[in-house]
Amino acid sequence: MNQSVGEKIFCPHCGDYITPKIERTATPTGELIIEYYCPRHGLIKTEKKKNYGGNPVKIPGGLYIALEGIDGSGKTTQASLLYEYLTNKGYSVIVVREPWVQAIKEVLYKYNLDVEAEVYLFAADRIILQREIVLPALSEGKIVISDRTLYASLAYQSSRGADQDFIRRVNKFVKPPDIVFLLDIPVEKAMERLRNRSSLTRFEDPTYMYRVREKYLKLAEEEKDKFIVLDASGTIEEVYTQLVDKVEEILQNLKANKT
Ligand SMILES: Nc1ncnc2c1ncn2[C@@H]1O[C@H](COP(=O)(O)OP(=O)(O)O)[C@@H](O)[C@H]1O
Ligand SMILES: Cc1cn([C@H]2C[C@H](O)[C@@H](COP(=O)(O)OP(=O)(O)O)O2)c(=O)[nH]c1=O
Repeated sequence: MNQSVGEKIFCPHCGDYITPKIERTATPTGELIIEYYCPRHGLIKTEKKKNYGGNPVKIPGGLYIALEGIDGSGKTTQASLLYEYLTNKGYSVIVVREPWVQAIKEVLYKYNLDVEAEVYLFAADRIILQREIVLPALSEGKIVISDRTLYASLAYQSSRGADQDFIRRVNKFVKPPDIVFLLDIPVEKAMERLRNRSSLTRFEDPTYMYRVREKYLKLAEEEKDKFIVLDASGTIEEVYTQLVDKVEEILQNLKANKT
């Protein structure tokens, strides 16, 4: 059985999200064995699910969770862990990552664009991603974990001088996430984590990152109902624990409001 478009998983060997080949085998005892294959590294994960045949837990209207923060704050790592956690709890989950469209990413990295042009390109990318993947998934009751959303434009492009109202206007047709986890971390610490990366994009400049972090914190202050600020400077496990506790709280509230 083929997985649906956009359902990526983290390959520890590639150090990135990949679209796996998935093989599902139902056993006579009612278990489902799911094997995930990386196109380059072969089998990377096996899952066993009990009571195969039960429906995945659906959330009416879905749940759109954003992970935001400066580069190196741990968004990709936590997105993958949260995906595992929620999938194991029986939810149907997808992980997406902005920017999404390869061709748009190439333009963004190749040219030193005016910040306004950047705003349009990130918004166009987002609209494509939402129409093709995010909105259908939400209407099917899935949880969408998004590694960056329009709040990245509000933090990054405004730090390069774009007007926040202009950014919001350009993103008028974009659905905002239901909840934003801001992985907050001092710039030096994030940069230290990124040192191992082979090349940094032009967006990953420390002076710029200071401003971006400040903008994120300001946005969190202005939109208190939407933002949850997590201390992302601890170990992967520590950040994960905070994140999962909050997500559980949100899921419990959703359940309570339904009944
Ligand atoms: N809490 C953490 N402590 C130490 N290293 C981390 C932590 N979270 C992530 N990393 C490492 O830091 C680097 C950047 O993490 P990543 O999840 O890619 O951040 P982002 O997606 O926000 O840029 C990766 O090499 C990752 O393994
Ligand atoms: C979504 C978005 C990202 N960005 C920036 C943040 C990141 O530095 C960069 C995306 O790069 P990143 O997420 O690190 O992708 P990759 O790992 O493929 O390099 O784009 C914006 O400036 N505005 C936006 O709206």
